[in-house]
Amino acid sequence: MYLASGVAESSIGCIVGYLYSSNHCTDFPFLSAVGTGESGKSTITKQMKIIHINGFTKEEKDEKVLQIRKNLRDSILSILGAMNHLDIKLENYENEESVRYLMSYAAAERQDYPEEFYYHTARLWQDAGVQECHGLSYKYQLIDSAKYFLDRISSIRKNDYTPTDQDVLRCRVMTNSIQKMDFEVKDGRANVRFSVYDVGGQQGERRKWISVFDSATAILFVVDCSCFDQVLREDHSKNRLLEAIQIFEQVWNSRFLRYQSIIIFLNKIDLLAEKIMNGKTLDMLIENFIDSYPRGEPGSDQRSRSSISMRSRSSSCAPLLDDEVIRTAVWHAGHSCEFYYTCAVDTHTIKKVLEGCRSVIIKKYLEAWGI
Ligand SMILES: Nc1nc2c(ncn2[C@@H]2O[C@H](COP(=O)(O)OP(=O)(O)OP(=O)(O)O)[C@@H](O)[C@H]2O)c(=O)[nH]1
Ligand SMILES: [Mg+2]
Repeated sequence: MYLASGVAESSIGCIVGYLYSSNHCTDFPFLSAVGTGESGKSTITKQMKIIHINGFTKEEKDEKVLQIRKNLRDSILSILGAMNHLDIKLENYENEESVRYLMSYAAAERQDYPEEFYYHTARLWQDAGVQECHGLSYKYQLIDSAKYFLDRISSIRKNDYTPTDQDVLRCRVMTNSIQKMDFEVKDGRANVRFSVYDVGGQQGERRKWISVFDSATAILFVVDCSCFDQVLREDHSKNRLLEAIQIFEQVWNSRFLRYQSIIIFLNKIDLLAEKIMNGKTLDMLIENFIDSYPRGEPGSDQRSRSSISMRSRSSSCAPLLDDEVIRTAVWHAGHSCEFYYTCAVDTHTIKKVLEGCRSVIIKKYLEAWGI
């Protein structure tokens, strides 16, 4: 995962530093973070800011307050909507008053957060019926940070509330434009400048990815590996994990990325662990969805038959070293793919993973310069 030798790593840093200082190159290694919606791309970009640019200023944190309160409101309203839909009853019928308040608050499309809003939300969050519905959140659309923010309501409701770094990491805002972030990383004795592009992952946003593929040093493909039991927010007929696999195949086989290294972050392992602990398995996904998905071919940049083998799941599979596999291996000889398990809200482990990736990216960048 990491460069084996610290000496080798620092030499790379020196060479990159030399390239910059001697004006041998005018651009910088850059990473494009792609992946389906809510996989964690922006969260990883925020981690890079925490790790490499001294985190968030007080002003930047204050700017997140309204968004965090909106996350709180969206969370409780989604759960109440789902209780109705799934026919889950409140444990305490006296809490009906709080449901009525929040329903009329939602109907009025209010954007403010009066004290009554927090009072009724906190009261409902204690109700066992609401908790039960939260536990079934894979059946409807709920942000991953719902529990985190509902548990923190006593801080969020304060007039002088300032979000912590963790609050900022958990805050969910859909990306709908291309965001660029530049930072410097100390690599050996040199400071290496990096640029990272963060794009939106929902279906309507993906056509913009092409503009961050061009001359990317490496592609960071982020997958929510816990989402095997969920459907897409923007298209309820599609399973989230299968969509991620399909989009990955399109990226891996894209003729625009034939020489780019791809780093996969299998993200949200904390949520995956939680689901496994609660007895969830992949069986339902395999039975219900897996055969209905078309796959991509090298260079086709479109949906068609598979080139990456998933044959091991099928008992009627062809021998693995057939022409198709050889052709695929030749096609992919120019780029590599490696993966890391990540929890994007955990700064400590992301820091370690990024150190490993940094070496891959710098090596790739140097290769592009023939070094
Ligand atoms: N528990 C947990 N939550 C995560 C993890 N990664 C991301 N999240 C949360 O998941 C939500 C979605 O993350 P984002 O980073 O906004 O996802 P995205 O890929 O940028 O989504 P789009 O901008 O729509 O493409 C946020 O509320 C994050 O805090 C993780 O590893 N564990
Ligand atoms: Mg985003």
